[in-house]
Amino acid sequence: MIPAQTEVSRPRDRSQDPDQDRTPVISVRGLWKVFGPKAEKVPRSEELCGLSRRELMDRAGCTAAVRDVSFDVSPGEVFVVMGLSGSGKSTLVRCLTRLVEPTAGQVVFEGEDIRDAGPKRLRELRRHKFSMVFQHFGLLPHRCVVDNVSYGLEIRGMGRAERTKRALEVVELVGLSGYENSYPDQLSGGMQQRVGLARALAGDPDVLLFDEPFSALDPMIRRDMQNEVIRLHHEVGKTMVFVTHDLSEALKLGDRILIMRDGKTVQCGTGDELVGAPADDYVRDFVKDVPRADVLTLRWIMRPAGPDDDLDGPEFGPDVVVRDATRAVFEAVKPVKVIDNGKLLGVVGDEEILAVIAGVEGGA
Ligand SMILES: Nc1ncnc2c1ncn2[C@@H]1O[C@H](COP(=O)(O)OP(=O)(O)OP(=O)(O)O)[C@@H](O)[C@H]1O
Repeated sequence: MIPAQTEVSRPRDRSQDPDQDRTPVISVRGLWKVFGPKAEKVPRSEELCGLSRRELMDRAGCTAAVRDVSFDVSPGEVFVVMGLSGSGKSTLVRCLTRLVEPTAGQVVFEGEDIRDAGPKRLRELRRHKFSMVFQHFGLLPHRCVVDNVSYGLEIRGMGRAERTKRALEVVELVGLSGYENSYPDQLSGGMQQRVGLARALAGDPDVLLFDEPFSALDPMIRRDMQNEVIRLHHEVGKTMVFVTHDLSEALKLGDRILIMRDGKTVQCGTGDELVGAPADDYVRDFVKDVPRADVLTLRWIMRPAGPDDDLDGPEFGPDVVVRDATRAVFEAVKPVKVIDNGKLLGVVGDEEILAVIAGVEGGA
């Protein structure tokens, strides 16, 4: 069996990286997907747009799975789409590659609106630019691991020797060395999903799209696979869009998280923004059981320095997670200073830390 991976820290938020090219890889504007007759009428009609799910079904026989959603995904970012069952996550992510045809709006990929792409261009984009990992692994049962992984390269017309070499590289990358010649039914669920990951990585796409890839896996295996995604992200640095209904998975993997409800965006932000400043009761309810010290950063709990504060204590950046600063704060005799680019933003003492642990900090 594959050794359990050790816990890996969340990826750094590359969307905030000043050295990173900030041009979005994916830019979605006013995206709609309506299922049903005369679907294209719905986004154009103010009246129909305003109807609830039930009313829209009764009036027009339509379901608006995605309603006027806009967001950008930065290069190297892990962007998570989260929501309850039926909120429109799968439809949204499928619209990005037109596996589901959008009804209205723009999906701009590396500067090109993919809604304008003809069939040939769309095939090219899907083969070379995007890869998708699904919940049901979709492996070919009569092909061994290497041949499953190299299948997409074969479709592209790559010669056998070259594609096998590339497949062996990614098989090793996902920790499946030794299983190259095994068949899918000889592998556990977690290992099959590793094959799915390797297959997605084989073609060196610009963007990896994950649609609830680990939902069918046992919790332990699921955790290993989440760590695997984080490790791969550190190693290959791909832009990722990841769909899940599991908040802890979203917080663990996502640089930013878009929360959907009934096809609409409820909030889009970093994990600490969702936990520190939930947009409404729906988000507040989602995040209420999150261990706050694991998610909130010092910027959420610091207080302004007062005249009585001794300001020669230790320094931390504002994006340090509370849990990681707790010991230093408790050990310091003086308040910890929160400094950004040489500027004092505030201070954190024992009281602020204890308030987070007790869940009673300001802004909660
Ligand atoms: N092909 C379709 N025809 C009609 N309605 C559809 C179709 N696909 C999805 N829907 C509807 O669109 C809405 C959003 O579905 P979607 O599968 O995108 O949600 P989801 O958040 O991914 O849910 P889940 O986590 O259960 O997969 C649901 O009401 C669903 O019934």
